[in-house]
Amino acid sequence: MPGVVQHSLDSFRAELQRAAEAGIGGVMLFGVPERKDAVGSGATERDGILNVATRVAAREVGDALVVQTDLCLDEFTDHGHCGVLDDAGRVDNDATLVRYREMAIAQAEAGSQLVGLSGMMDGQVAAVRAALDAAGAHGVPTLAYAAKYASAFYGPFREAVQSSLRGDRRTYQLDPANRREGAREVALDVAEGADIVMVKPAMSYLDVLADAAAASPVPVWAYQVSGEYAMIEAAAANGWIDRDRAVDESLTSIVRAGAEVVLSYFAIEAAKRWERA
Ligand SMILES: NCc1[nH]cc(CCC(=O)O)c1CC(=O)O
Repeated sequence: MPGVVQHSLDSFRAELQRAAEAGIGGVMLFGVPERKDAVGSGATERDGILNVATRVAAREVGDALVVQTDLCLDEFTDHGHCGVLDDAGRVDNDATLVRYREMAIAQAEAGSQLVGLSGMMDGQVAAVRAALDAAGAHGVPTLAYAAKYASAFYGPFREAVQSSLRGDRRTYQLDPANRREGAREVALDVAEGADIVMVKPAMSYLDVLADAAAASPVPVWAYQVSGEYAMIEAAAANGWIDRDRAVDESLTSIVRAGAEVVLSYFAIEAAKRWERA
């Protein structure tokens, strides 16, 4: 897909500079490890690629950008699930929380300034908060992917990170038909101590986003995901849509619905265009 690549550490450094120059708020880092295993060892190893890249980003642009890390096992597990599995092959929620605690500490040590809890395990916010505090990382806030739906719009992301997933994530991500569950998950994550809550995807969930914005005592962010990016890019590549206007309108709609911050693959170009305007 145009504009989507896996970075080496060198091209990553250049991209960080572009992001800092564009004046966006921050970057969210994901890792694509060389080796995967059942427990996602690469996520917690000091020399695992995500932790190495986090150290690079914190050192080089940590003052200009908020360096954020995706805290989830799916890129690192050979089965592709966001957690570890039990003997029956089901995601084991509580065993996964142990791994998330270890991952949070590894990411904080590497210099992450905000951990993005995207795994949708029950109790993940409280578990990670306790682990960070016990490790002395009181200043690292949690971004809770509170209302994360089991969406078809993650397809291009899974391709980009070479996901090993077979099956789906419907036992831990939310049912797209269920609006109230989004609001319930936001309230639960706030009660567990989330510093920010996320709604994901964005454009097909603007009602959920508006609900969260109306009720949440903490900031509400939204994630315009890979499939949302892909739809606009594909239509534009075919000459079927005015690309720049569509990008701006999509971001405007997400802000209008109540997002204080938008994670978007269009961030750098939108920041540049809006600065010129
Ligand atoms: N850790 C899971 C994760 N992290 C980012 C995305 C998708 C983001 C996107 O589509 O842009 C996903 C979703 C998933 O595979 O369930």
